[in-house]
Amino acid sequence: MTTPRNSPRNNTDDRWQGQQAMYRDDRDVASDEDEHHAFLAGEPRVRLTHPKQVQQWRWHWRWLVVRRWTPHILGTAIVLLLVISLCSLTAYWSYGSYAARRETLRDMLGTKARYPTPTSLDSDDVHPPVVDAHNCSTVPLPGDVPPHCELVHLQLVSRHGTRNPTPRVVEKLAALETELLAHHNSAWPKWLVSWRNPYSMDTAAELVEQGKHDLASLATRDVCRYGRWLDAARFKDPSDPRRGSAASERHQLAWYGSSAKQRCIDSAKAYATVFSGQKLDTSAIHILPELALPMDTAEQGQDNELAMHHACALWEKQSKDRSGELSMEAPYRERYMPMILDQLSETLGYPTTNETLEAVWMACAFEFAIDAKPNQWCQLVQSHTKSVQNLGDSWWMGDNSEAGMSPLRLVDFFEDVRHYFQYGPGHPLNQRLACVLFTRVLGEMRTALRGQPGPRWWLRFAHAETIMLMLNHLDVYTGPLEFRQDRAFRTSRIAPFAANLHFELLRCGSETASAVSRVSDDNYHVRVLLNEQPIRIPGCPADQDLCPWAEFERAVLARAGDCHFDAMCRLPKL
Ligand SMILES: O=P(O)(O)O[C@@H]1[C@@H](OP(=O)(O)O)[C@H](OP(=O)(O)O)[C@@H](O)[C@@H](OP(=O)(O)O)[C@H]1OP(=O)(O)O
Repeated sequence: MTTPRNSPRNNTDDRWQGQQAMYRDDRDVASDEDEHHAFLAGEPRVRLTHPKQVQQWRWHWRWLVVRRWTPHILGTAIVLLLVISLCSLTAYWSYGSYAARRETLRDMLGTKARYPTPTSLDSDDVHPPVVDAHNCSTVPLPGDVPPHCELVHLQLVSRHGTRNPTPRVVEKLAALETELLAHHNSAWPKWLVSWRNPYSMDTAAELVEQGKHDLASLATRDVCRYGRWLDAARFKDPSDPRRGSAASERHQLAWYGSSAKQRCIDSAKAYATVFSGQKLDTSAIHILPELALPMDTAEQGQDNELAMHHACALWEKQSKDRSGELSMEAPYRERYMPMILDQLSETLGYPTTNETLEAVWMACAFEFAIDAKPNQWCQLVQSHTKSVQNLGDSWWMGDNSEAGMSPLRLVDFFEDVRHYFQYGPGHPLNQRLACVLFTRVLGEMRTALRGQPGPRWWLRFAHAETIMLMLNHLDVYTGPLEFRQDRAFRTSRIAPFAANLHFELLRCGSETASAVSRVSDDNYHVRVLLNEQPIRIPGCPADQDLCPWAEFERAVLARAGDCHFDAMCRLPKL
């Protein structure tokens, strides 16, 4: 339809309409379409004589092109936008649910859980980046030192980083492989049909690449968190032969201790390589002798400091008595195990047992811990569980309803029960087993507090049980064990791979003063961090992270007391 020339319309369209009409000759006004096609075919339909007309003609064509192609462009843009948003939503939900699943999965894997470093919580990297100690601004730092305090002395006790399964677990996974081969099912997912136990006895319990990253990243965060004090503690005397770079002097003021297990020695090396800014050979690490079992060789040196349970005959005896553990598990096994095993049997297509379930949990734990991939055993277990009770998101929220049950959650709880009795409040002896270590730690802190010479940074590398026994000694997470997601004694949160305890001896001014005006014992406080998050211990103020030195010393000694380790661990005379 052609608009009559003199129609009074005022919008932009009118303007163009008007302009169109200005130079049209008196032939029938061809439709825009015809003109456009003629233009495309190179047959201009109008004769232009005046420069103004030429310019208007050009604008007209631009307008035509725009008007002709805008709907297509818009349509394409809308389709593209839809496709992009659909892709990003899919990516979000898969990544998001993956990230949510990974964060949830992490909670369900007991002492085989990945360490919750700030960078790895949502990272898809198999190895969370070892952040650059020379560029601390890029390092996310939980647990920074209060601004009115300065670090005088540091005690670190860290579990080794991520490792391969121990021989006990390798055997379980080998048994799982045998069981699967005996019940081969072509309907299984391809990965399950071809799954073989990937772990060997030769490398059992060894630190893996992820484990080195765990400790190097921890060292990086420590260097960044404490750097200003680590580097201020320089050797002042210009003639002192120990003078050198900040990192090398830091290293010379450090004392490294490790249990005799290679995974701990290698973890110490990974940490020290960053902390010292140099490659480190084992000779700089004080390796505490592993006790030569059986117990009658106890006098041949023993590591009652970092592998203290193995240095205690009474502990060895009590750890074999599993009555407490089994009676705590019984009601849950009775209530949940049948339904879980039924579904696992249905998923795998053959009658499965408790051993199958534990092995599947271990297979999931190590595939996630070592390769950060929860897309085989973990997914199989989770997806099969969802089909069991049509679970909503709330199942992870700590309710103990039937709807909240899953194989991961059940085995994770049973693992906590095992550790609760072996290294936690389940046995009274476990409250005192860390007394040698704490006696040493307190002594080293006193030396620093009195300004006496000695290492400033004590860095020890040990086991999950070392961390659990120290927490038990501090009377932390020692409440009754209940099957709740928010239970205090939850090993995935307190003793994951690379779990660590920092004991900071701080000299603090008043909240307002930035520096210390007058030094006295009152200025000294201890801050305790578990996995780099401040924790408060009984015997210290409940409303603040800083514990006055005298109160901390009293709280620790209350349990360490007269630490007669050998007498405490002697087997009762029959
Ligand atoms: O076979 P596991 O993995 O269930 O038991 C390990 C135990 O690991 P965990 O139970 O604390 O995760 C500790 O290993 P880490 O804390 O060093 O990771 C014990 O140190 C380790 O004992 P061992 O290496 O001194 O023999 C347990 O292995 P185990 O199976 O021999 O008991």
